[in-house]
Amino acid sequence: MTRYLLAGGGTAGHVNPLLAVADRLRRDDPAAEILVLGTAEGLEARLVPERGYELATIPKLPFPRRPNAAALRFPAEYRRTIGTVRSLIEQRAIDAVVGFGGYAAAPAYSAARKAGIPLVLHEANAKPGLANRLGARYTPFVGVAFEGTALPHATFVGMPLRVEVEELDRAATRPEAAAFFGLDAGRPTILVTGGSLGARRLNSTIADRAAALTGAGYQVLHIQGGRGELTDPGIDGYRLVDYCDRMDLAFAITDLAVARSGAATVSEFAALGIPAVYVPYPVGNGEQRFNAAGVVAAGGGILVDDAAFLPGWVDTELLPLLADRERVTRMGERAATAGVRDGSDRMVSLIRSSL
Ligand SMILES: CC(=O)N[C@H]1[C@@H](OP(=O)(O)OP(=O)(O)OC[C@H]2O[C@@H](n3ccc(=O)[nH]c3=O)[C@H](O)[C@@H]2O)O[C@H](CO)[C@@H](O)[C@@H]1O
Repeated sequence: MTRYLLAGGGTAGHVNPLLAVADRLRRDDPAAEILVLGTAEGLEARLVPERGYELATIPKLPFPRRPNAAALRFPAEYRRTIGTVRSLIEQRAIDAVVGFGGYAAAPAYSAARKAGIPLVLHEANAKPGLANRLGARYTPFVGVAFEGTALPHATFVGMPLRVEVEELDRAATRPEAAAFFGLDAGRPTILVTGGSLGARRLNSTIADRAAALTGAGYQVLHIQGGRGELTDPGIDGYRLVDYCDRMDLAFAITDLAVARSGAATVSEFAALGIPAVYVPYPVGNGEQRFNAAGVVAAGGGILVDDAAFLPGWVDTELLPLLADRERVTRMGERAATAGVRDGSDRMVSLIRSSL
């Protein structure tokens, strides 16, 4: 029996590939023991137990980026956290640590190294995060979701997709999806999603032009995300949802998406051949622009700056695109050429090769 510690979290973009790998490890070996390491603040605190896995938490310790009191406390707190994870590895007789980046991952990488057990990483973003840049120096087993991600020992595996996304037959599921969201299966549909936390810019611009979009013959499924800042205007063919737990069904009814280019979102759209207008999150380390670069170069999407994604852009660019149904269909076909559906299998193979 193999015992795994899967570390990572923060937003769903990190949690979902972790869950996809957990499910695949368990499906291939029902006796495998899986323990997830995260923080109490991240989305993992809800999503991991809901999926039937045990979650152990450690404190969220951001790397200090400026010299202040927290920066002075950091080294001792960080060492203590590594010690906590090391004890967990010993108590639970963990055989391998698999990390997905983020706050909970970095101390797990150091603990795995100290414990002398295999360490395997997955980097979701085209531009790697800090934890994985550190961790990749400790192990030759580094899976990446996008070709060309600059990390030592990078092996392209694609994004591990949850089984309900990986195996989705969009056309066959469309009627069920329409019923689930109260939409019409026969009408073309735009999905709006700002990732797991929502995106204020997408929300305000789409809310402003909702009537124009439905007036163009489309339905709009608008997932506004965590903040819940919008109230439903009650327009026919427009559905407002806060957080969506059935993205598989949302994807089944989507003809065109308007979205942030988080690593998981881009990978899911490409794998399923969903064309998209990508509006990268302009903050962070700029990784979202890189995430969308491949699928946009393949002709499967359009990139728009956050600052330019205004109601006027919808009128001058999006409405003409919506009117050209053939162009939308072609974009979807091209998106599929950049997609990978077997990321979970490939990542699990990499994990097995480390044991
Ligand atoms: C603001 C921020 O820091 N964003 C980062 C974060 O975004 P975030 O977590 O938003 O990004 P992703 O697009 O990667 O992932 C979102 C995931 O949540 C799912 N989903 C989304 C909405 C919803 O209502 N329900 C739902 O299940 C999507 O299907 C997808 O699997 O992590 C990503 C992956 O490391 C990074 O690329 C992003 O830059």
